[in-house]
Amino acid sequence: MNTIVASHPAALNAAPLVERIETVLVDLPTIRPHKLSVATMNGQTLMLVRIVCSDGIVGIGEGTTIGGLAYGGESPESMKLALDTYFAPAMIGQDATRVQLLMARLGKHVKENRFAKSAIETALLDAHGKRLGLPVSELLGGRRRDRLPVAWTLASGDTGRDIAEAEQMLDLRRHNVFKLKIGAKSQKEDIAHVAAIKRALGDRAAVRVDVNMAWSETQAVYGMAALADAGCELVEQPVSSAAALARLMRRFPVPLMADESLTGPESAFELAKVHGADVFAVKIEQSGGLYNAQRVAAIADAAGIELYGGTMLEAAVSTIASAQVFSTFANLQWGTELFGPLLITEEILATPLDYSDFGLTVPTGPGLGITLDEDRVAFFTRHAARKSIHVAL
Ligand SMILES: O=C(O)C[C@H]1C=CC(=O)O1
Ligand SMILES: [Mn+2]
Repeated sequence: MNTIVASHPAALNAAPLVERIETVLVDLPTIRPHKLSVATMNGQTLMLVRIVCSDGIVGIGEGTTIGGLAYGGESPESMKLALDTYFAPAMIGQDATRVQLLMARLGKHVKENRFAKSAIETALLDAHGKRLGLPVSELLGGRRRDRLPVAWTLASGDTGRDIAEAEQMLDLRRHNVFKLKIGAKSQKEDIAHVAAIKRALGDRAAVRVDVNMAWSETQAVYGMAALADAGCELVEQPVSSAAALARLMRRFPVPLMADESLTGPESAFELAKVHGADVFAVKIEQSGGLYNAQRVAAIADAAGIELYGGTMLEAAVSTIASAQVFSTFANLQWGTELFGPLLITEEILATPLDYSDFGLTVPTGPGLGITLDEDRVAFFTRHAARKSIHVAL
């Protein structure tokens, strides 16, 4: 546990200040290996941050990536280092109630580091919501929905196992929208995999794919046509460049969703300008925080682009931060994929989240509306001698 303490305690009756920032790494097992084109995950590592304020309120936030550094430029370890070394000194002693002002201040001290900023903003909003007795959604302009549809990702790497998993999810009424991770195998194998799963599930479920940028543009031309024939209803980030995405748009009877191309409001604006996507997958970490996720959504709305609530396979804290912000979106045409906590074997909350009837209930309590099970978190906290054992490349 790394702890940095304010050198000057708050004066009586003054605005509550940021007093202390604590960060830990928590290594949790997953229910099965999760195979993406960029990495195979055998576990998930969370960077949890606690912001202790001078009025005694504590806010929690989470920074999580996919496969360590395989997905982007930040890892849980780099976030911890950035928070301990650079964010904390810039925040301690500052007014904890002025969340946007404090984030702007951080923006001057810290370039990039979008995932770490999302974790910090989550913790500040959780603390302020607890202080005011309001859910985070109300600090973000007010929620429009209390339930969010939740898709599940089939990514065991085996077609038969994926079909069995989908059938189980349908029986449990947990998910009826399935995202298939493809791009690691040959296109022929991938298309056969998608077609077999769609054939088995029929009209009982929707099937989508995420290529995680694995295809070249010419591969994507063949792939999109074949996926449309296979009954796939949405193709996520088949190629990496925005220009190639734009060239693929409207050539096939299946919508195109941008994910990795979206790294906050500026990229959203650039992508909208070139008509690079039918749908934006909005993620709080990729966007650089909850307010920025709302800005990305506003750009999509203005450009006539539809919206989907994405995940970085986060655990409960960042999943609920995402749920709080997605609940405020004017449009959420494609639902969400906020299933991260269900991929992890361990419950880290005092009261588990409500996943039922193909959706997730957005908590109504103050702040994020969740409480960590501190004993479970302590049990899985990484100590100096232990390295991450969960990321297999
Ligand atoms: O969308 C991604 O690229 C990342 C993530 C979201 C769901 C999942 O299985 O992986
Ligand atoms: Mn994706």
